[in-house]
Order: sequence, then structure tokens, then C-alpha cells
Amino acid sequence: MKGAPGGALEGLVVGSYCHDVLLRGGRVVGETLGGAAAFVSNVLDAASPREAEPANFVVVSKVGADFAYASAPAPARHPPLLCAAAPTTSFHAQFSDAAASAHAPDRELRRVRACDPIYPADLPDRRFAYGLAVGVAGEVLPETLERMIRLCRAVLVDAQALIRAFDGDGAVRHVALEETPYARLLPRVAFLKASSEEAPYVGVETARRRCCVIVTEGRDGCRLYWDGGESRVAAFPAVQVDPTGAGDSFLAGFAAGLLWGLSATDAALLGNFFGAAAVSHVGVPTFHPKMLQVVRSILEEKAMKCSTPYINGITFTFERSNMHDELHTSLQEAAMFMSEKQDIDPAKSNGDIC
Ligand SMILES: Nc1ncnc2c1ncn2[C@@H]1O[C@H](COP(=O)(O)OP(=O)(O)O)[C@@H](O)[C@H]1O
Ligand SMILES: O=P([O-])([O-])O[C@@H]1[C@@H](O)[C@H](O)[C@@H](O)[C@H](O)[C@@H]1O
Repeated sequence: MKGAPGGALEGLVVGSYCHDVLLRGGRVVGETLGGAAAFVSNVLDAASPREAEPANFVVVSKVGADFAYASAPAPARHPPLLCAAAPTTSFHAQFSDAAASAHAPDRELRRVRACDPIYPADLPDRRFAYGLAVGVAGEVLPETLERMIRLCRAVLVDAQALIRAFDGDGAVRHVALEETPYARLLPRVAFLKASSEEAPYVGVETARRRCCVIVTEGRDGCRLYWDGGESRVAAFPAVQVDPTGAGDSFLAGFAAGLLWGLSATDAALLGNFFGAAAVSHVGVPTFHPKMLQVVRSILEEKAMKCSTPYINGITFTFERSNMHDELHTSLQEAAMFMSEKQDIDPAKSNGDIC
């Protein structure tokens, strides 16, 4: 998105901050700030190109008066709307030993409290270069997504904002995207990201004819499917201590890659990079400054060679570029700093959730 006319690089992130309680064997092993807005803001703040600085995006998020992380970096920089009556959305994530295997669901999620939904009228009344619809608890209503599509040149959507349903006890299950009111909006969405667990509910073969679908595959990286092609993008090695926020951080890293002018397949490398960085920390990571400096200098060099300079909502390059492998190798150098800083409250966490 460098050099977009009028410097119109502003982004719109829609989805809530929440409280995450991490449990193992029924015991609380961590309490952290969560919600896609927290992980997404953290990565966009860290990885957006200089033209998009300082933090040139708006977060529309809702919390209750009980919100415990107002002074944490992401909410402090991008404050949520306060709902006087409703509580902050809260999830319990129950981890099991299956977390260690590549494709087993790594946690069982239960929504124990839900804040108010985000309504179309909650969105600012102006145009944005890009939008990220990143609900976790059903807070992004179909009409809100539709308004995002009208306001933003390109919209990237996390499938978890569209296909989650909640049982009586709050247990998260999935519904088929095709049977939701969101399905008709897909042709106006640029990218739809789903985890491999969510992919069957998205229906990749149908969805790819309407927008580019990205399926994340944990430690195996991700695959992109568009109308007429597909690609696979390798992961970065990481020591996983908490998988929470990997998908959110992936999507924000991917968006940042597009902002730097990378093709979708190349941008997915940056998605994989920040997904790996997320699993290397408990909760929302504080990235090592040296890591960010190395990433930035790599991207500054690569961006010089990019031919598709910005998200314009019409044209994307999906295929890998001829610098893809070189970019992966260079980012591996930065990945060495990934687990350098860990935000663990020793009183509440054993430091390794899975
Ligand atoms: N153990 C891991 N090692 C390296 N990268 C990982 C690991 N787990 C996740 N990632 C990265 O984060 C991305 C999203 O993770 P995934 O588990 O697929 O999503 P979700 O958190 O939505 O279930 C993956 O595509 C990958 O790039
Ligand atoms: O781990 P991930 O799939 O990227 O995203 C997570 C959500 O699925 C979860 O509901 C929320 O409580 C976490 O804070 C995080 O946002």
C-alpha cells in the first residue's frame, strides 16, 4: 500500500478485546488479554510500513466496565468503546495433551461472557484503505461486515468471525458458512482466512470462486486458494508455549505484507512469521526490538522490488514472486529473536501452556 494516492493508508479493525482464561486439567494456568483486536493491533503496530505509521488504523472494539487491560499497549493505543451495562467478552480455553500433535484441536473454547455486538453505526463514517473483520464472539454482525465492505477498499475476514456458534454453556461450535447471512457478502471480500479446523465449514472449493481463501495449518504453515490457482507457504520454526492468537497474528502479518506491496503468497510468509511469533509467547507478545528491526530492514529492501504497490480492492497478485524463497530465508534470521522476550506472569502461569 506504499504510495497510495492521498496517503490513504488508514485501516479499520473490527472485533473485540476480551479476557482469556487459560486452563489445564481444570486449573487456571494463565489469565491474559485476548481477542483478535489485541493480537491484530499488536502485529499491525509492529509490522506496518513507515507510510502507515504511526499506527494508522482504527480499532472498533467493545468492552465492559470490568475490562482489566485498558493500560496494556494495544488497548491503550487503540481504545475500545465502553459498554456501560455489558461485561467484557471472556473465553475459557481448556488445553489438553493433544495440543502437542500437529492437527488436533489444541484447545476447547468456551465463551463465558459476551459484550454487546458491534453495530454498523459504531463504525467511523469515512473511507479506509483496508478493513479487518476479526470477531471472536459473534460481535461482527452481517450488517456490520456489509458496512465495512462499503467503507474499505479491501476487506480481509477471519472465518471465526462468521461461523462461530455458542452452545448453552458457551462451548464454541461451527456452522456452515453457506448457511449464514455472511455467505452472500463473500464476492465483495478480498481474503478469507480459516484455520484447518474451520476450513470444512467454510467450503474452500465454493468460497475460492468468490474470494481468495487462506487456510492456516499450524506448524505446517498455510495454503492459499484463489480462482484459478493455489500455493503453499512454509512455516517458521517455533517453540510453541501458547497457541492463542496464532491465527489473529497470522492475518495481521499477512495484511502488513500486502501493505508492504508483497503478493498474497509472499505476504503469507509474513503471516506465518507472526503466527510463529505468537505461539512462542503466552498471551499478546511483546516483540524483541531487534527482531522488528531486522524484519523492517528486510521488507524495506524487498519492497523496493515490488511491482504491485498497494491493496486497491480490485487487483491483487496472488502467485509467489521470484524473491519468495529469499524472503523466507531472510525472515528466518529474524525468527531467531522470536522467543527472546516472554510476557509470563509467574504467579499465574507455568510459562508453557501446551
Ligand atoms: N507450532 C507452530 N510453529 C510455527 N508456526 C506456527 C505454529 N502454530 C501456528 N503457527 C503459525 O500460525 C498460523 C496460524 O496458526 P493456526 O494454528 O493454523 O491458527 P489458529 O490459531 O487460528 O488455530 C499458522 O499458519 C502458522 O503460520
Ligand atoms: O488463537 P486465535 O484463533 O488466533 O484467536 C483467539 C480466539 O479464537 C479466542 O476466542 C480468543 O479468546 C483469543 O484471545 C484469540 O483471539
